[in-house]
Amino acid sequence: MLSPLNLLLITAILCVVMLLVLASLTRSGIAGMKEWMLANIVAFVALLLYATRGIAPDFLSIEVANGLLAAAIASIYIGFRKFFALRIPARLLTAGLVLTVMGVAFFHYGQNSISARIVVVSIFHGSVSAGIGLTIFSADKSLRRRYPYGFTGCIAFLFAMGHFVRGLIYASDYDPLTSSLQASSWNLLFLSIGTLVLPVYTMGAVMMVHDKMMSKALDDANRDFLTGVWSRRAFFDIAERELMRARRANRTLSLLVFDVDHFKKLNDTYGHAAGDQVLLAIAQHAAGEIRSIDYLARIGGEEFAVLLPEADTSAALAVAERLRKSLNEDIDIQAANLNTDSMLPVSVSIGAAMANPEESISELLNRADRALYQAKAAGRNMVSLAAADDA
Ligand SMILES: Nc1nc2c(ncn2[C@@H]2O[C@H](COP(=O)(O)OP(=O)(O)OP(=O)(O)O)[C@@H](O)[C@H]2O)c(=O)[nH]1
Repeated sequence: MLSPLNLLLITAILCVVMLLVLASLTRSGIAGMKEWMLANIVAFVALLLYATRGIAPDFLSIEVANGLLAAAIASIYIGFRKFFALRIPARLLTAGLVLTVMGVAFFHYGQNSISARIVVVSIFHGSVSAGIGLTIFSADKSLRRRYPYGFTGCIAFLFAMGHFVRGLIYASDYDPLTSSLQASSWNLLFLSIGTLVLPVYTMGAVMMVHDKMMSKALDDANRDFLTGVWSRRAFFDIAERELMRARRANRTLSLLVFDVDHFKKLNDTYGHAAGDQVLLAIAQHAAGEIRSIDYLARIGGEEFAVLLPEADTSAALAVAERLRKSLNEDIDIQAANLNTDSMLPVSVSIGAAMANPEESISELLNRADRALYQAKAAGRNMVSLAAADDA
């Protein structure tokens, strides 16, 4: 049967269920998990204390229960702040908590008023819910369109509104209560909605954690582990997509392939770790030389590719020459722990090719590769352009 007491017990059970769901994600190591788990534990205790109204001492079922439930929602909020690596307004939260408990105690021992206690508690819960909504929507603008973030942010604002409406109704004495567990329609309505608050926030948090883990897994699969640029696998997906787009829009697309000169010698002389540092530095240098619409990928051991949308042969040659020059300088490999100087001389050879109509990505790559080997054969540290009919 729907009664305030049953609703409190259902909420307490839901907290345990959500705690079990959160426990399955502890291995993710994502910030905020501890706070969300703590919130459900604290809320469980608070709800049981509420339910002891009339059995246990009033101090436990009123001041302690309200204080703990307010602490639980604060802990949910802290979890969201930590999730986004944002500062925690600890003083503001503590002041809010202390004032809430003091307000509840005042309207219990001073002027005994259930309505006033509800108003005090609603202000705190409503403000924290609004804070959760603001945290989610202002943390990263691109995220708000993603379902888990949009859902949780919107629900937080709805809960904030619900709390404020509840505060207004009891501030205006529209629904006078003689007991906080009284089965009035309004009380039942708010308690029913209240049943959802902690579980829905936890569900939103779980969805956000999943989204973060999925994004990271996708990123790991598409990024080269050493340099952080696109991986060979991702490069082919991107290149196929860009080739289609170029064809549809009747635009040019060019490709550069570059390879570090005498890299074997560098490895043999300075060691593999120094070689790795050089690859990393080259990727970083190259990334700084290209436009934001270009794609840099590591497609082999010491071979990189740069895909240049909307670039014809002369634009591609200009980028290639700029790249060659900028990479042909001593690269700082910060080799303090390696037995080398920290500056190593490096040069690259580059092959350039503009996509022909009807040509596949593999064919384009083969032409650019052949141009690269021409540059190597001609003495290295230079750019070579593939002939359009070099099929
Ligand atoms: N440090 C390091 N070395 C790598 C990696 N991948 C491939 N290599 C090395 O890169 C070297 C490539 O050598 P080669 O293909 O002979 O080419 P090269 O010595 O650069 O000579 P040219 O390309 O003809 O100028 C090999 O010694 C590989 O072991 C890597 O991830 N890290």
